[in-house]
Amino acid sequence: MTSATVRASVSSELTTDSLLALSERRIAAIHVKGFHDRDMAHAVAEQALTHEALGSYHKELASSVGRVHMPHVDTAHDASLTDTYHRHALAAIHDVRSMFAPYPSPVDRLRLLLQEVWPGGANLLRLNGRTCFIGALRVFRPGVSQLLPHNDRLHQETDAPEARNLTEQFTANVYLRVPETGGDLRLWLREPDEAETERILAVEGLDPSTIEPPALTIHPDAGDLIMFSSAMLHAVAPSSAGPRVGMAMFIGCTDAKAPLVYWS
Ligand SMILES: O=C(O)CCC(=O)C(=O)O
Ligand SMILES: [Fe+2]
Repeated sequence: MTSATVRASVSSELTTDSLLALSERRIAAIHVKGFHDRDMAHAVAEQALTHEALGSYHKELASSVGRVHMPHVDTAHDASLTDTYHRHALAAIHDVRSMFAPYPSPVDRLRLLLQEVWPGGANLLRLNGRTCFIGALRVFRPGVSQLLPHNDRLHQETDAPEARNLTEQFTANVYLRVPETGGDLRLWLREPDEAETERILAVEGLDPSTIEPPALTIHPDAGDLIMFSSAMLHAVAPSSAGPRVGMAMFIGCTDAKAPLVYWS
């Protein structure tokens, strides 16, 4: 698909129609304002900032960003890290859920919604039959963190058979805390070319001066949900105005009749 086929239009609701439109790249994003209660979001963001499982992304240019519990991207084709990821998956899911107790976390609610509205339903991803983690909290520190233009594709992270047939991958972020200025989400509405893909795989980001300006820029508010194709280039701008905390999951798609799969 080329950028010319993806319109910069955004749906404000998560429905069967908007999800199908996103999967066919007829729209650029789904942006649901106020998906989660802001006060609760703020309180959980505070917990994330000092959480004992807060570490950094492993790849060079993403390492400015913190995350609570290990996401799949950090297994890096390493057997021992992959084993650690799967062994801790369930305890990590339960730990993040407990941060929102007695209410469901936004990722738990999103899991149910996807199961209800996607024609083929939706399930937690297993890789080589082993349970994946879901519900990573991402911490962007003021003046330090940003994500350069990159994309995210599961088949580049694993040889597991369950990852082989995914035709599209979305990312869904629920923002828990967002600075007044900065921290914008930038979308290019195109996939990287081969040379860009190689660079992204090596260091997890492109020099923004080597590509065109983004097709769409969104400043999320705390409580918002935004979903878009993670196969296409996207970035997060830096901010000096305060921490930016989001809860993130990926969603893999084959066709409308097959269940979606989700993980972090
Ligand atoms: O935090 C965001 O707005 C998006 C981060 C990102 O790169 C992703 O969700 O894949
Ligand atoms: Fe990403």
